[in-house]
Formats: sequence, structure tokens, C-alpha cells
Amino acid sequence: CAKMPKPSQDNDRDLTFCRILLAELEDHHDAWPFLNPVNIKTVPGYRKVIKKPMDFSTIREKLCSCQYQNLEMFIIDVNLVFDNCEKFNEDNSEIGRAGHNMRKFFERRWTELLKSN
Ligand SMILES: Cn1cc(C(=O)NCCCNC(=O)c2ccc(F)cc2)ccc1=O
Repeated sequence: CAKMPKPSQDNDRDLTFCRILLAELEDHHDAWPFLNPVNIKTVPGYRKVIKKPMDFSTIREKLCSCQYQNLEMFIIDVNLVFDNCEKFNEDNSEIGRAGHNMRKFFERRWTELLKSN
């Protein structure tokens, strides 16, 4: 059928979830490697290896400028942060472990939030 616009209350719910989830990610103890874009001038190899850099401040900027149509698009960008981290860092490294911890936290929190609805 014709693509019907999503009822606004679903959009509002999705936007609220994105704001809650992003605030919790930014406040997490292990967030420090992901708060700002990786500095491709000071981190050798990063520019070549990671095709689509992503970080929490960029996600914050996209959220505040209505660049996420829905919760799914937001989750894709958050997972990109953690997938980039796994690709570039050893599992047994400080940043590698932070990435695994943050991904586990995020998975648990968004499933909890969606179950609450
Ligand atoms: C995700 N990723 C990050 C880095 C990286 O070196 N990132 C900068 C760490 C230095 N940043 C801090 O220490 C900091 C930042 C904010 C803050 F509030 C407190 C501390 C390298 C490879 C990689 O894959």
C-alpha cells in the first residue's frame, strides 16, 4: 500500500529512546575511547583501515540535527562504533576491552528499554 507516514508518537518514542541510550553510553566509565572521533593524524593506520569512522559525539550531532529517521538507524551507528573498535583493536587491549564492555552494556539497555514498552 502507499507508504504511510509513521504515527508521530512512534517517532517520539524512538527519539526518546535514542536520547536515553546515548546519554547512558556517554556517561559509561568505559566510554572515553569513543567520546570523540579517533584522531586520524595521531593514530597510525586508522584512516586506511576504518572506512566509516563513528563516535558518540558524531551520533549526538546527528541526533540533534534530526538525521535519525528511527531507532534502527541510530542502533546501526552505535554498532558501527563497536565494530570499528573490534576491527582496529586487539580484544586483549584497554580500548578493545572497553569496546566489548560498551557493546554488552548497549545490547542489554536497548533490549530492556524496548521490553519496557
Ligand atoms: C576507538 N579508538 C580510540 C582510540 C584513541 O586513542 N582514542 C583517544 C583516547 C584518548 N582520549 C582520552 O583519553 C579521553 C577522551 C575523553 C575523555 F573525556 C577522557 C579521556 C584509538 C583507536 C580506537 O579504535
